[in-house]
Amino acid sequence: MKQKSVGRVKNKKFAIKDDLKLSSGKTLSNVELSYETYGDLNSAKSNAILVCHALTGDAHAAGWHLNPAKPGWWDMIIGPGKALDTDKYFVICSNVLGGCKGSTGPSSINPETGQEYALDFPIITIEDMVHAQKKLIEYIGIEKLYAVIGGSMGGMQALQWAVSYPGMMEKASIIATTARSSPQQIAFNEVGRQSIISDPFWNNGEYYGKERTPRSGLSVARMIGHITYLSDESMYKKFGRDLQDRDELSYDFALDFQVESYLHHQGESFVRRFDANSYLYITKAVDYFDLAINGSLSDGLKDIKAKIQVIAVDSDWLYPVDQSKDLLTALQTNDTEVIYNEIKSDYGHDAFLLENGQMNFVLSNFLSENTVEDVMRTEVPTIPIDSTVKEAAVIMFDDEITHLPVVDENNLLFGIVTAWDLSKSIVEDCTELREVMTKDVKTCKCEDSIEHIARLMKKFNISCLPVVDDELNLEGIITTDQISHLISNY
Ligand SMILES: CC(=O)SCCNC(=O)CCNC(=O)[C@H](O)C(C)(C)COP(=O)(O)OP(=O)(O)OC[C@H]1O[C@@H](n2cnc3c(N)ncnc32)[C@H](O)[C@@H]1OP(=O)(O)O
Ligand SMILES: N[C@@H](CCO)C(=O)O
Repeated sequence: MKQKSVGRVKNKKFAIKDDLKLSSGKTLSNVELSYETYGDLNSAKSNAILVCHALTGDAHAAGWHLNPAKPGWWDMIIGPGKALDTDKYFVICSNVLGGCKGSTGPSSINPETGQEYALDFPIITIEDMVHAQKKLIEYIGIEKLYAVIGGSMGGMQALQWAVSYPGMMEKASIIATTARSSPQQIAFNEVGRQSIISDPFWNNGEYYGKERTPRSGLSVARMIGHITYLSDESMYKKFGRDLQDRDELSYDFALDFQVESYLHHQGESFVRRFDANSYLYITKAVDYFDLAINGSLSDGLKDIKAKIQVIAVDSDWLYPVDQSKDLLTALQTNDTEVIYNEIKSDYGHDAFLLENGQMNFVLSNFLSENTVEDVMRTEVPTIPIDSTVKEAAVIMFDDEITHLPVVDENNLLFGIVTAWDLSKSIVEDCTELREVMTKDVKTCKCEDSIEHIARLMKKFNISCLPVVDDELNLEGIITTDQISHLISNY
């Protein structure tokens, strides 16, 4: 299906009626969440997917507001024909509690003082963010989400959802994240926070409405953060050691290298879209995230009922693959239904925002559970068992195929002849098909998942599987080409 944008979208507001009880024991009143939705909720209210955003994301995940050239941050994933197919699913994304893109955060007005909260805003946790989102989901009238999905800090929220509200979702996809912030992750966040706090214009958080704000501190915090979202490889590819707007080294402290200029640009554009206090509060929430706090990780995840997908990025050194594998192991220990996918990418952590084909493929398989039946070829040339090698070669040549199922008179699969078998027949001077064909054929069923058969093909290094029923009746074939086609549709 051709992929389209969800088009122009509107931001909405939801006000939580009751006070929100926080993990710290404090409460927050008059909480508002900014959110967007894409697609339609079905009458059974069973097709809703909640997307949770990463550290500096917002509710605007797909489509566009004023400028079609500036789509939402996960436009590659959400829309008709994409993994989060809006012809099928009703997708919701809200800005987190503590954020600065329409949801209540430190830059919001404190109803008690009529001034911005600044540091009067209470410390919040990932659990608090999820608690607020649950109120939104209830307000929309959804009892059970089809899925909760998120990358990075969004993955923490999705995992927290699965732990805190196990009966409220069928599936959860946990991308490029961890179940427990590591010392290194906390360390990077603390350097970012100190950069803000030591900016004289931060002024103990009281900078709203002032002429000078902690631009420099926030910009440096983003520069540090941004380095961790890339990989050494991607930096080499983007910039190498190339100089920026000069032919020679400056021999002073001006910007020499392209990578420096790039980081400055990232810092400056971030300052235009983000609030420094929100950065402090949200990074703190990330640092506090620890689902193993009461013992082992498997203990922390024991209540999960949803089917889980864990996605890691091989070049992600901020949330390395090992942390996703720890999560996987803990879930497997609990006998939770879980699948693991690894994105192969040079991009580093931000690959979940960039790897269009792979991300769509693994998400769409998990969500739609694409089966062999969805992609197999059913009009398959076959050859009877008593044929000659030459007859097989003619069919394969005419039909431009490299695999030809061999069947008996009742269409029961007997074997398969491949281009390799034809070569063998010449070397071994065989003329009868039964002498060269492969008899021990690996097969699959219509209902097998694409995931499963892709693994099977890799394991046995084969590029084609006949599809059979329980009686070995041939129903079609599936090839690696068809699977590649499925991926390249994204
Ligand atoms: C849920 C969420 O996560 S939402 C938040 C996600 N969004 C962000 O994190 C925004 C900032 N992050 C990024 O830009 C991320 O790297 C991505 C993943 C979103 C985009 O990655 P890419 O498409 O690879 O873009 P890239 O990292 O190359 O940056 C391109 C920008 O750098 C600028 N740039 C590139 N080279 C240079 C240079 N030598 N000097 C100065 N600027 C440069 C480009 O002009 C472009 O600027 P623009 O974004 O203002 O148009
Ligand atoms: N680059 C993304 C991912 C960070 O985890 C963001 O800024 O939110």
